[in-house]
Amino acid sequence: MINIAATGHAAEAIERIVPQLVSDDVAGRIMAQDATLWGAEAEEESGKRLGWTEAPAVTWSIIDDVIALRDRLREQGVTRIALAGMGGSSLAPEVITATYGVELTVLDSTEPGQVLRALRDGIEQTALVVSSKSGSTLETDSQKRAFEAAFREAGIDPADRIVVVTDPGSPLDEAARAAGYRVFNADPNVGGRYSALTAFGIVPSGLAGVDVRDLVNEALAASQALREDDARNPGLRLAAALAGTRPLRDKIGIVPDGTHIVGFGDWAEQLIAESTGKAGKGLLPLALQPDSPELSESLSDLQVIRLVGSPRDLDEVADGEVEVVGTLGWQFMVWEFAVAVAGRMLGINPFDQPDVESAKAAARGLLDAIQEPSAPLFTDGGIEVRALGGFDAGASIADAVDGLLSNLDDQGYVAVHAYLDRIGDPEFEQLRDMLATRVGRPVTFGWGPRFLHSTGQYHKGGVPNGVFLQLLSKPEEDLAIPDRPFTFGQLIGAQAAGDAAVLAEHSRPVLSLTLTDPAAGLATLVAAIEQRQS
Ligand SMILES: O=P(O)(O)OC[C@H]1O[C@H](O)[C@H](O)[C@@H](O)[C@@H]1O
Repeated sequence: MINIAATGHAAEAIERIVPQLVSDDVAGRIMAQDATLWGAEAEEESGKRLGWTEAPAVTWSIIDDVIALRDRLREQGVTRIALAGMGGSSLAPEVITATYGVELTVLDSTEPGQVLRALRDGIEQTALVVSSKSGSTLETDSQKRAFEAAFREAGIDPADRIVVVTDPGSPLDEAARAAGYRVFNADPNVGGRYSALTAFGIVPSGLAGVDVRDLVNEALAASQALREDDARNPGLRLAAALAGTRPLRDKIGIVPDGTHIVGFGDWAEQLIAESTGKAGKGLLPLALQPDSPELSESLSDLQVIRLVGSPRDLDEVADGEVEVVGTLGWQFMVWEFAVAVAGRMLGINPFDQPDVESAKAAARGLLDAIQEPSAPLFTDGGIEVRALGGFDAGASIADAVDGLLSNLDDQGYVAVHAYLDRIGDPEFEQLRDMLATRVGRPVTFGWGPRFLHSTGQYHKGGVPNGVFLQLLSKPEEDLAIPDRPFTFGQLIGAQAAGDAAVLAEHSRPVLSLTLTDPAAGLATLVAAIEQRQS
């Protein structure tokens, strides 16, 4: 089940908007895959993107095969499942396995240290799921090549250990079948960020050991409830709270506060940012914690949505907040539905991602003719400083941070993009809270290149009021990508430089810091942020 409680301005939005959605039959029409709901221009795309409405029913047919394969792999001594995939091809399995307490090694990076860690951690006992809808994502292809080489080096036939999830007919589908890999095809009428309950969510999670039947059953029940054109429909209520506040609170803070679900905000970030952040509009999702500084700032543009463990009386819900209680299968379906409705309310096609490609193209351009990175403006405390988008970075790290933050306006936000090893360097996340405390504005933190497939769409296509802090390191150990003319280190460098260039083209300021020694660099950065605070 799911329960959505709201007070203050969020309750007002629900009361004002939901009756209109009900009288327009929005719920029944979405669940009947009516592609006209988002306007004529969006109709062609919507027509091939509504398969998620029936995903739980379709997914039943593969569950037995997934369980049989899991048992067979176990008999062959496989005790560890790794997953190579970006954005919608890895975010849902990460939440599912973490919530069910099952181990899954998620490789959603090109950072050499993170790739090496995934390869070295018991390759003899590992099976790899390679997930990509399009079958052409550069990161995923590079990760697959690295694993194939590592399996061969360990004397293992990759065909015994690689399982592929992709859309029928994709380049990966063809290559995998030719190589004799086990392939699960997914429904091509479902977009990546809507694929949690398709083979993309179910195959890696099921192979890792999650009882996926429970999850799919919950989602099936949710899909029945979402059909109802009724004021109690939880998807309509959530949509109204997301996109109907007046004036619009366009920063959506998702706060795990008692829920059993682990990491839901990271999944919801992609769903919300890629679906709504375009045409200079949209909702900026923020994965917060109960003690995040933003929550004590009374920000007039922040809508707080708490994921709680059990329903409370309305008078216990903080003014203007929304509280959601529900199991994971319900949550996936209800949020997918709510974001599709929010797109209609905002006048946005929720099913395309027009600005993701620009950063990919810029990175590809840099890789075609690999050059040394441009010279830094200056180096301070072992940190190389580069600044794009026309601001004065001064002569020290503290000056550079000041220069960046001076561009922040009273509706703006800060984005930290850490192209670092998120498993090895988790301490960099503390910068989020420090910056939020310093600026009194929302701060979003993303690991690169993972965020390029998530909030990256919003940063380039949404409301243009972000300022951007990029963090990079010089890899201690680099790694070749088999049969490619560039290394993982060069790839991640090109991805960061490509994204910075596209942001600067959109007139957004980008401070890019390359840390020669990550630990010392972090200390310098912390001092620079805190120094001006006091
Ligand atoms: O599954 P793939 O085709 O490899 O795509 C992975 C990701 O790529 C792009 O960034 C899309 O914008 C995402 O929506 C998608 O989830």
